[in-house]
Amino acid sequence: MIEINNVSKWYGDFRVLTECTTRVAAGEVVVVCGPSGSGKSTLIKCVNALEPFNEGSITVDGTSVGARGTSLPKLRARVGMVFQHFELFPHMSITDNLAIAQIKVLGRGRDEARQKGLALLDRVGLKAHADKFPGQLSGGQQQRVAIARALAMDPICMLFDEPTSALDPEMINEVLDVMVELAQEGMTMMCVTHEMGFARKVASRVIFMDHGHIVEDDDKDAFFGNPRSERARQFLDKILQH
Ligand SMILES: Nc1ncnc2c1ncn2[C@@H]1O[C@H](COP(=O)(O)OP(=O)(O)OP(=O)(O)O)[C@@H](O)[C@H]1O
Repeated sequence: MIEINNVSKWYGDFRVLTECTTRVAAGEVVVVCGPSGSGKSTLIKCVNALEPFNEGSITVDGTSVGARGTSLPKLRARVGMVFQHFELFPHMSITDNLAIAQIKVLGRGRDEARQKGLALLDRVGLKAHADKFPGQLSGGQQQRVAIARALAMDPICMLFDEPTSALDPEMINEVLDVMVELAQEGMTMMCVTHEMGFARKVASRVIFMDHGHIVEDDDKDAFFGNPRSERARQFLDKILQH
């Protein structure tokens, strides 16, 4: 489904990604972790062309990311993305936030987009908030709206970039619960997260990045049981202490 082959990227002289290669098969949930600055966000943003890369190739369901002729709005619609900061439009109601890309990118009618949005709001437990504005919702609720908004585009896979790291602790689980449900329903997911409980529960594999390299790409039981590299061991020790 997602194929990342030998991807390298520089910011000026700084090499942020070095020959990263991995695959995410349909239905797999891959958790990407690693120390701050190791290139996790950059890698995941390359997958839906939010960041360009200098070398290598990425394909999503056979469509080449970054190739001439690939329609970025269509690619991004098929690859749902959820960010740390929910990026909802503050001046639009929740319903309109859910409908706008469906109308503008997929060409759906207003009623169809609204119905789809309401069904997804119901799924994330927020139907009662449809007419509110983002500022009237808690961080956890806004993040669940952001997930519903991505799902409204009928994505073939979902990318998550630290979706819970800006949330107060009591709101983290409500977002993780929605992600666990998605994973259990068979959604293909690539998730940058430090939530190792989530990884243990639903990940097929864990990728550990360090200094722009994919240092480990392993079955989750192997990763948690016996990480190969010292850096991954140190990272896990540190993160599991919290
Ligand atoms: N636009 C940019 N210009 C220059 N350097 C950048 C830019 N964006 C990121 N970087 C650098 O690239 C490196 C990787 O950043 P990235 O955000 O991908 O790391 P990360 O592993 O996701 O970190 P974190 O866990 O802190 O979010 C960092 O050293 C960062 O400072």
